[in-house]
Amino acid sequence: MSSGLRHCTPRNSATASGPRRLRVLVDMDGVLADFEGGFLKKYRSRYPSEPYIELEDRRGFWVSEQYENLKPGLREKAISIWEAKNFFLDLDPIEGAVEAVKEMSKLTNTDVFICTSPIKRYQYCPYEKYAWVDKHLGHEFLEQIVLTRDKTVVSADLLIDDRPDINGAEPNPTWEHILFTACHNKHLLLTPPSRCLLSWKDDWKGILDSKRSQLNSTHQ
Ligand SMILES: Cc1cn([C@H]2C[C@H](O)[C@@H](COP(=O)(O)O)O2)c(=O)[nH]c1=O
Ligand SMILES: [Mg+2]
Repeated sequence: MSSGLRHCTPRNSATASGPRRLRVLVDMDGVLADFEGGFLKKYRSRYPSEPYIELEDRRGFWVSEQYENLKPGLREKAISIWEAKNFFLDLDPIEGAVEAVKEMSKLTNTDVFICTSPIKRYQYCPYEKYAWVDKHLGHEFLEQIVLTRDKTVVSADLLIDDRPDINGAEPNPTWEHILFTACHNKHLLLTPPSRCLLSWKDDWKGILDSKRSQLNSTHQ
């Protein structure tokens, strides 16, 4: 006879049949694609007589803000660079990113998604983000793209992202944010238990392994 209680195994928990799958979100701009390097190159070529900020001197996530502080009016000029056709498509991959993400996606019990925020001027950016993934990671990765302006509502175990403050509608996101080091955030002091990756040469597998152990111990 039925107890009246539904026997429900959460879809993503460890069961007798095996460990729980790890879901990893990997950001695009500043983590897979070199937004800062691509911006500086195109900005200097389009506005050769305007002042610019060397990558070592970048501070704060928003390029537009730091340029406006450098000289009033530069906010619009900065924005015009990433709103232009081919800006997102032409970005070079960050060193080691393509190899790392391909390797990560082949790990057992691991699901990798590319989680990226498009700009609101949508003529080129969303299309070019898909085209970039197709070009550098391959057609099969198109299944793995999450385009969202709010990453807090996406459910995962880890989010590898260069933006230090990731806020949104969900005050308690399910993921642990791993701060990916970039020119604009490398001066920030992380307070434990916050964790970071210095580059794709850093021990990203160690971070995935420790998260996996943590989840499998708490869910058994
Ligand atoms: C630096 C900077 C970035 N943006 C835009 C460009 C991208 O669409 C997003 C960042 O996406 P991510 O998923 O968080 O990497 O922000 C901008 O609008 N203004 C800026 O100064
Ligand atoms: Mg980013």
